Amino acid sequence: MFAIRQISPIAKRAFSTSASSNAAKVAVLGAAGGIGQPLSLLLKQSSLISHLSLYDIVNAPGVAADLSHINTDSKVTGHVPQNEGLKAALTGCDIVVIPAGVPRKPGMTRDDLFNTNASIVRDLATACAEHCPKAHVLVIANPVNSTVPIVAEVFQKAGKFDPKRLFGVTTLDVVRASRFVSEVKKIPTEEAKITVIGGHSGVTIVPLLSQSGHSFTEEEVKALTHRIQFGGDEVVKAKDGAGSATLSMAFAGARFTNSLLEATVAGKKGIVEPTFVKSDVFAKEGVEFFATNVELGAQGVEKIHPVGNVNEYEQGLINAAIPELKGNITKGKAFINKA
Ligand SMILES: NC(=O)C1=CN([C@@H]2O[C@H](COP(=O)(O)OP(=O)(O)OC[C@H]3O[C@@H](n4cnc5c(N)ncnc54)[C@H](O)[C@@H]3O)[C@@H](O)[C@H]2O)C=CC1
Ligand SMILES: O=C([O-])CC(=O)C(=O)O
Repeated sequence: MFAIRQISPIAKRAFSTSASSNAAKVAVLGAAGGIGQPLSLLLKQSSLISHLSLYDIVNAPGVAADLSHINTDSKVTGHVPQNEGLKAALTGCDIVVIPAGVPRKPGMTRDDLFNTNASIVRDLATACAEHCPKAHVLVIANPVNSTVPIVAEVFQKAGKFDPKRLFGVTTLDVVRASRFVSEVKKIPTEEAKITVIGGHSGVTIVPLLSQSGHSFTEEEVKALTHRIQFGGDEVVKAKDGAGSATLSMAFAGARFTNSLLEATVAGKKGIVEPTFVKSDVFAKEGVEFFATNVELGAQGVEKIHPVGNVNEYEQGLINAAIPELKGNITKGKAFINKA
């Protein structure tokens, strides 16, 4: 299992062209869901994964059987709770991705999902701490601003917490930001690289358009900022009760997982992704977790980038995000620490 190797991952895991014993075991928890299925499909294409382990409370064996016919070299297994399925899914895992949990319906905030998803994430994190304590844990389930602190507390209580290995997946915010800016500026998405910091809900999502290298009118800044902050609501509304973003989220989740695989398995340097991690960036303001660009390395978080220069408007957005983020984080921690 590469996660506990002391030797250089570059030497041991030089780029593989097909899945080999050097590659990683990756689990998707909630694999039969709206995100889980397309995410698993995208991950089946990775040569850096040797074993794709799919877990859900229902239907995971069917999804696994289906994906297992695709002629890439990773093994796919499907697990349900019966017969210690979660233990089997997690044992030996290097990366665990968690999209398990209920999605929003129109009129709900992400925080409205807390009552259902907090206990789902707590129980899955408890199993991770027991069966794969060294795995990198990637949290997609909402509300991310609270579910990430929940996972941290569970690992902390088990004496297994390594802040380099816990990630809230905020990639969809930069994926959206890139696309929305490319549409407004009529440029290729490749040229629309937008930093987004903060958390993953409404005003806690803070796009830093001033750092993009493009110029915007005041109206464009306001409209783009609002669209990036509330992009999730756009999809929830359009799906009209049938859930929230699944396909774009699967794309974003696969992008983040692949970046982490490139850093941890292939030993690539200089890979930077935005992600919600334990961070000192706003520690003075009492914010324990925060998303900024993060360089990924062999052990996970290699270097947390600072926020950089922001203008007055963006400083205002940060000021608005901080109290809400603090509340979300406190709520997650309190859920685990309640008597
Ligand atoms: N981080 C982000 O940017 C985004 C996060 N999300 C969040 O991802 C979560 C999943 O969304 P969808 O896939 O659309 O929902 P979904 O309802 O389609 O799928 C969720 C899956 O989780 C499974 N599940 C429920 N409890 C479980 C448990 N204890 N163990 C294992 N699996 C369990 C369900 O059986 C279902 O298959 C939601 O909380 C949603 O808000 C959605 C989009 C973006
Ligand atoms: O909006 C939601 O509930 C799902 C989500 O997190 C997103 O699409 O960004």
